Amino acid sequence: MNDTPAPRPGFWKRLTQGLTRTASSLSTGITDLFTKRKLDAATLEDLEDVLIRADLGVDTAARIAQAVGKGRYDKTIEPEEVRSLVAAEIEAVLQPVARPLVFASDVRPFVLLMVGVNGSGKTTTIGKLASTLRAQGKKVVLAAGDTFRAAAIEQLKVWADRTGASVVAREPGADAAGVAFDGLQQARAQDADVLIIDTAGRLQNRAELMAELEKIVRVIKKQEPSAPHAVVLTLDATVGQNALSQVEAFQRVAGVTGLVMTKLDGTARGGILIAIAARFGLPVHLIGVGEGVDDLQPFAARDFARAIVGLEN
Ligand SMILES: Nc1nc2c(ncn2[C@@H]2O[C@H](COP(=O)(O)OP(=O)(O)OP(=O)(O)O)[C@@H](O)[C@H]2O)c(=O)[nH]1
Repeated sequence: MNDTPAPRPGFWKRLTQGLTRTASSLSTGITDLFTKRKLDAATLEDLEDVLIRADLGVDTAARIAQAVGKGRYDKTIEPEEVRSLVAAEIEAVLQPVARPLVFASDVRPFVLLMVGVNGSGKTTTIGKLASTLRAQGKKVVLAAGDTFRAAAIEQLKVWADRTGASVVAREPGADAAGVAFDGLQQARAQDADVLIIDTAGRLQNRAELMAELEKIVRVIKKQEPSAPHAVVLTLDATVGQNALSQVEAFQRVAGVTGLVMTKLDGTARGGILIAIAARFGLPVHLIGVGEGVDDLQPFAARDFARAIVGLEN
């Protein structure tokens, strides 16, 4: 069952608007390089630099430049054609990871653990998923496991009200693993389809906070060894290369099964998504290109690859 369908019509416009900064840097870079110049080792090296500046990562940038050069040395090539070639290479990297989040219907409740540093878009993602699931008639329980901030608990309650999900919360400062435990009990008692557990934003280098996350996973597993059935990490694209170490750290502690990348509109280095796809091969479920919940949409490899180099759909 596919719970995150294709991006809504109209998302192309939001996507291209959101990716404007990265796209104009890539597009201008490519146009400047290939206007009235032959393709040779020097131009390809410069192309590699343009791609690295957009945060695609050194290896991916080198691979793409090499692919563009193949069989085209000493020929003049239109910038538009280079953009198409680059888009095709990017699409090839992204295609295998563009995977919707699937809530398997043969597990009840399906337990989704949401992790990520503060402000990376966890709450927005939970709201989006809860409303999508509710629109499909699913019974959803939200567990307010970010017990560090009273505001986070309140925000989750607002989403529960808005979507008709139920919410399990304790007072601020309570044990987060306890909330996860209550959440699973409640979800079982209500025969809910899906339990979504929010967690506190934590920096990947804070050992005690990461230990707490480990405890949450342990407590869930004790009750239901197959859970959590999905662990989704939200990443803020504006942190650039730091996103790579976030993936590594959360992967180690909580076994990340998929990613959501937000704030691609706030950076000229949106290529970080491509670097992460190439490095980890983890499914990318949703991307965010603006503040609103409608700006968070299923990730489509081809659209992203074309939009990021400034090509038409
Ligand atoms: N520009 C932009 N803003 C976004 C995007 N996604 C989320 N935001 C904003 O980023 C802020 C943080 O998002 P939240 O969903 O509250 O993030 P969180 O990880 O739950 O954060 P905490 O509650 O602080 O832990 C909010 O103001 C969102 O509106 C995006 O794709 N683009």
